[in-house]
Amino acid sequence: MSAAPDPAGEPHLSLSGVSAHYGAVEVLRDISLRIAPREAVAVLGRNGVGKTTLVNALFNLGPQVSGAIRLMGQEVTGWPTHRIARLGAALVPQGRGVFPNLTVAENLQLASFRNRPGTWTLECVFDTFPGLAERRASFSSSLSGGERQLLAIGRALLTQARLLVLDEPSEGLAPLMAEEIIVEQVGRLAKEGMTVLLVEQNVPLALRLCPRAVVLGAHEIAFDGPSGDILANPALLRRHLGV
Ligand SMILES: Nc1ncnc2c1ncn2[C@@H]1O[C@H](COP(=O)(O)OP(=O)(O)OP(=O)(O)O)[C@@H](O)[C@H]1O
Repeated sequence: MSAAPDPAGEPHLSLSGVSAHYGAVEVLRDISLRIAPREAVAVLGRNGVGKTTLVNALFNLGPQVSGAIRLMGQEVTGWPTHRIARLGAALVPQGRGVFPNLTVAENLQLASFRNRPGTWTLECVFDTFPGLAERRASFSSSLSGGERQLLAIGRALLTQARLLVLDEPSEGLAPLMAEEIIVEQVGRLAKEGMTVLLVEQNVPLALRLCPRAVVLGAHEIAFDGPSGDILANPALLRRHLGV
């Protein structure tokens, strides 16, 4: 399933001078960032530096935000989350957020609110993740961590996302499973045209998927550039990634 074409030159996501805080606690200050269609960008940084806050700011899920956030060419700052989703951004949240007492198929059906010809359907998701098809009648509570992660990704696809935002998808997964899901499965979606923003603690894994990385330091972007440049920068790795 390929992504729809975009107007030339328009980033899928752009942040201009975005600051985010929780009451008196300032987390992000004056962040600017542009993500082009079909880019895969990793967001890295130490624990507590504000990676999830950045994601939550994009989706208007909690922090107070100033500055401008544009999605698919439209300014969305302050929009309710469901309107942001309808523009084509989907969040695979930390912890996956699937409903344990619903089956795999039911979890997916809840998300498939805009099926049209040429868009993601339940059967497309099952074709893409055959392991999920085999478990379609199982309760989500009985799935492995990897299956639950694929279900969360499948649910995001069914919202007809063109920008997929994943918050720490490797958390709680065995290394081989994390590799399979993030590098292989999300990598396949990226090759087919999905724009990906990947928040990760696992630096090597994130850099295998994403050619570009953004490193958050205290409040600000400490680095934004080719992933290969991070591995060649021991001071950056030590200071901001604890590697
Ligand atoms: N709802 C909230 N209210 C107040 N402070 C918060 C809230 N959520 C997060 N914070 C604070 O904001 C800062 C950034 O947290 P955030 O979860 O964005 O970091 P993170 O980089 O995603 O961390 P991790 O890698 O551990 O998930 C932390 O100091 C955290 O305590």
